[in-house]
Amino acid sequence: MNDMRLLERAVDTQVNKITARKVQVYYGQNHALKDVDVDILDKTVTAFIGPSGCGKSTFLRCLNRMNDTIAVCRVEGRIDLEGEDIYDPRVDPVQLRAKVGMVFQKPNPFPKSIYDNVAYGPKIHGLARKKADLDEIVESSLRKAALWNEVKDRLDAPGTGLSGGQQQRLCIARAIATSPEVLLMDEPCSALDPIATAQVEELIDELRSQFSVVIVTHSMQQAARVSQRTAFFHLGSLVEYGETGQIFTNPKDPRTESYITGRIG
Ligand SMILES: Nc1ncnc2c1ncn2[C@@H]1O[C@H](COP(=O)(O)OP(=O)(O)OP(=O)(O)O)[C@@H](O)[C@H]1O
Repeated sequence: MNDMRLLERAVDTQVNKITARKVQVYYGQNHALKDVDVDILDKTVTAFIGPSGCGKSTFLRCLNRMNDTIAVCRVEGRIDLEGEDIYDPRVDPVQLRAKVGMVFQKPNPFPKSIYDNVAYGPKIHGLARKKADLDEIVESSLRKAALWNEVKDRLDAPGTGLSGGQQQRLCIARAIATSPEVLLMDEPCSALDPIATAQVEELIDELRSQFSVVIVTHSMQQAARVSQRTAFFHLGSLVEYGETGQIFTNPKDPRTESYITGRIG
């Protein structure tokens, strides 16, 4: 970790956005996540790190019930978003996912125009009463995703025709168009080149003034660059969670130290 620059980045708030308690996840007989307790702070970037298969993506998917779509998956425990149990049967997962948006590893724009990619969510959630409102949401989302200047003259062009980095920023614009409270990102830069990665990382830093951002990453350098909080997972358990600077410079658990120094992983 010698080449990593750990910047002093203050956490602006101590307000919890998401509280997870005793979360267990099973895929059939496989007990993939064990007893995870975590508080995700508002207006903060939280990174989930750990070796392959340790359960980072599984836990991320618990936070907006994406695991509901996996037939063999069972989630136990409690996860609250602003004090409300997101697994309450009265919660509509589609509404939940508008509040807790997600960006995936591989950019996955819809086979639609750039405009329609961003307008889709606000339309289905009834967030715009008239076309002018929708235009405004599309423009502001593309601006927040740092893509507006590159696409403003070709909003009718297909989203799939953009470069990989632009497509990922389009997916971020799509996710933020419903004004989510939390943005989940599952290795959002793994398919991107270093320039596009830097742009997305810069964007993540800007987005945290408005949202709580949770990012799964295999890159410890990336976790150190973008996050204020880091959670280290190992073999289905949350081993250590704290301020990113502390996790990388002064880990308390020997497993965290082994991982960040490259001895496990
Ligand atoms: N859809 C699924 N069906 C069955 N088992 C799954 C599924 N997704 C994940 N698992 C299992 O859950 C465990 C945790 O996997 P998960 O993908 O959450 O780990 P991860 O830390 O995100 O890994 P990676 O860094 O490789 O993406 C693994 O044992 C994996 O095989």
